Parts: sequence; C-alpha cells; structure tokens
Amino acid sequence: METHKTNIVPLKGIVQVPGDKSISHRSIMLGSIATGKTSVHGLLTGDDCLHTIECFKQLGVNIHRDGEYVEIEGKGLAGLTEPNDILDVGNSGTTIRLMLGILSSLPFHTVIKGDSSIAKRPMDRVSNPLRKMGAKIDGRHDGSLTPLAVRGGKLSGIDYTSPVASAQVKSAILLAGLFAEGVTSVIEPEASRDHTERMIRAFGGEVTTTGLKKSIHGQQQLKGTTITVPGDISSAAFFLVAGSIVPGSQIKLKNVGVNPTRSGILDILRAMGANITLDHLDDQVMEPYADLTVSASTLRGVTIEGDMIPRLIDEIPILALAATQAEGTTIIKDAAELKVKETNRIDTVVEELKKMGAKIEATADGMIIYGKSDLHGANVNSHGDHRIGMMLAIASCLTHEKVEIQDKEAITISYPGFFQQLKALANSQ
Ligand SMILES: O=C(O)C1=C[C@@H](OP(=O)(O)O)[C@@H](O)[C@H](O)C1
Ligand SMILES: C=C(OP(=O)(O)O)C(=O)O
Repeated sequence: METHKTNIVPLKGIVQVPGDKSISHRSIMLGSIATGKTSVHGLLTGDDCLHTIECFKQLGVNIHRDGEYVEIEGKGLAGLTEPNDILDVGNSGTTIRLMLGILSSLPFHTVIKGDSSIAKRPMDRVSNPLRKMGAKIDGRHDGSLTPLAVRGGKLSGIDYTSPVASAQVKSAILLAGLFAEGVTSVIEPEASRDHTERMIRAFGGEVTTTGLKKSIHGQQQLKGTTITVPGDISSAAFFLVAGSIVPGSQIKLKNVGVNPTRSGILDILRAMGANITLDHLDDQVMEPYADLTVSASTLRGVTIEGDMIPRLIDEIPILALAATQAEGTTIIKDAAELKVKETNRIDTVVEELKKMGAKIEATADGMIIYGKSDLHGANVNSHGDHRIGMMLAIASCLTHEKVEIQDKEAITISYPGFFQQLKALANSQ
C-alpha cells in the first residue's frame, strides 16, 4: 500500500469479493442473444464487464444496470442490429474473443477493437476456427490482431481440435455453434473453465460433454432467465494468499465460486500447507459457491504443472508471491499462456517481484521461485495489468518500507473495491 509503515499488520475480517468476471460477461452475452427478460444479480462492475454491456448496447440491446443488478431485454440473435460505430472492448480479452463467436453469426459488418494490451494479444486462435465455420474476419497480421472487421452470416458446424486449453477459444466456437447448421464440437488438450456450457444450459440450451470434447447442435433458441453471480475466486485468491502469508491473519471470504474448473488455487495452496476451510457449500445451483476461511500458516514449495494450469491460470501471479514466502523451491511449468495475457505475466511477475528482493527466475513456460525471502520496499509497476497490481499490493503487506505501485488504477478492471477492502482488513484491530 502507499503509506509509509514500519510494522507488518495482520489482516483480519470478512470480505465479500465482487462477482465472478467470467460469469458476469457470459450473463450479459447470453441474456442479449436469448429471447425474453434476463435478470442478473451480483454482476461484477469492473471495467471489463462494463465494456461488455456497452458493446451489446451498441448492438441494439436494451440493458438496464443499477449497481450490481442488471436487466436485459433479450430479443434473440435476430434482434441484434448493425452498430454505427466501432465496438470497444477496452482491456478485456474475454469480451473480444467471445463476442467474435457471436458476431460471426450476425448478417452484417462490425469492427471491434480494444486498448493497447488487446492490440498485442493473439486473435487468430479464435478467428481461424470461426473462418472455418464460414465467418469473414480480417484485421492486422491476417486477422490475428485488432482492430478486426467481421462480416458474419450463415455458419456451418465444425469439429475443431484446439491447440490450447482456452475457455475463450472454446466459448467463441460454442457460441458460434449455437446458431450454425449442424453440430459443432471442440476438443481441448486440457479442460478449461466450463462457465459457458453451464450457462447455455441455464438458458435452456443443450451442450454435451464427452471427456475433453464439447458439442453443441445448431439453431437453438435460448430463453431469458435469472442469474446469480457468485464471488470471483480469482479475486478471492489475493486474500487467500494474503491470509496465508501475512503473519497473524485470519480472513473469511463469503460466497466464493468454487467451480472445480476454477478452484486449482485451493488445491495448490493446501498442498503448500495453507490453512483453508470451506463452509456452506451450495452445489445445487448453476455455479457452486461456498464461504472460505484462511488463516496464516507455514508454506512449502510445490510444482504446478499440466492440467492444473488452466484451473488456476489467472492466479499464477499471486501464487508466485505465495511461493516467495514458502520454504523450498516452487516450479511453475506448462504455463506459456501467461505470455499472452494483459501483459506477459512471466516477465512482469519476475521483473516486479525481483525489485522487492524475491529470488525468482523466468523459464520458457513458467518460473522458478526460491523461498523463503524477505521482501523489501521498492518502486514497482502494474504495467497496466490488474492482477499484477493486486499481487504487488499484497506483497507490500510484507514489507517494513513503503511500496509505490505505478499504474495501480488498473485493478478496477476486475476488482473496483480492492484497496478499500484491503485497508479495512489491515485496520481491523
Ligand atoms: O473464458 C474466460 O472467461 C477466461 C478464460 C481464461 O483465458 P483463456 O481462455 O485465454 O485461457 C482466463 O485467463 C481469462 O481471465 C478469462
Ligand atoms: C486474462 C484475464 O482476462 P481477459 O483475458 O478477459 O483479458 C484476467 O482477468 O486475468
């Protein structure tokens, strides 16, 4: 945090983390292409999701938001109209990639772009399979970089084997498949988060799962529904780690989504020796959720690899910080996908944690962290990446000296109230 301090203060209290970002995006998207009213409770009001709302408003959908409550007047896919201007997704990879799947079915022209981070992220992983289905997509570098121009229309189902375990790729193809002719299937190398599949079913649609293969038959009609968004485990992750590594801490996190395709952080922190309990689990709903309580403990290094990686991909920056406080070595591998997030998260994590005294090195597909190190104050930078900014803020709870975080405003992308909640936990004694 910003203030000069000499003591390391335990973090204590109860936190309601904001709504899950992945589920929030999907609730707006499916509500917009379904017929009838959709009500969403607990929507994340971070910048990424607000961009998704704006994009669908530009496509002619009436969306009314009152804080975290949203009503969408769905008129079906055919109710969407050609926008007058370029769609802007801001910093949100999920918005652009999933929307490309929807835009591919629409019989008109759209141009879609984002910020300078989005302009560097690969879109060919989505535009290639969508072109195979019949969409016309063009952009810089043969349609792999934004801005992208899309002319959609009648699509045909494909059987696609994805080279990456990416929920954004899988979801774009399934969303296009929803309105295509015939059956569309996607096979992934490892299982990625399954929120799209769960939510299509909640809107009355059908998706089948056979091992790593997901299939959807085309020309389905979705019906508006009511969605309750659970707390985001990727946001909770910052306090799960803070509660584990800041001496004397105890934090309860209420109503956190614990979908097994997202809960890898719980498995890994427990394997590291973290003290985390789970209460009030409700798994009879679209997305399971529970209360999580964490208290400080001694951690040890682990190896994180293989099919665990997609289950905690966005939590790797904060897990790297946890590893600096663990006894022994932590190895993170099979995580080259980190290079194509909001920043190259292998480089930014290593560069920024090194400034604070961590013993950490980058590898081709991950990083190696040697624990345990004492972290010290420094002038660090989020590089405009919300998860790097929050990881550095939690790191600052371990130093006696001031940590100055450049560009910390980036955290509003996924966690608008983060600094206030962190302050409240630190001031609770
Ligand atoms: O589908 C989603 O909501 C997301 C999928 C993941 O990306 P990839 O699909 O690129 O792995 C994740 O990193 C991102 O924060 C959200
Ligand atoms: C990678 C992330 O999001 P997106 O891909 O939607 O920009 C993230 O939130 O960590």
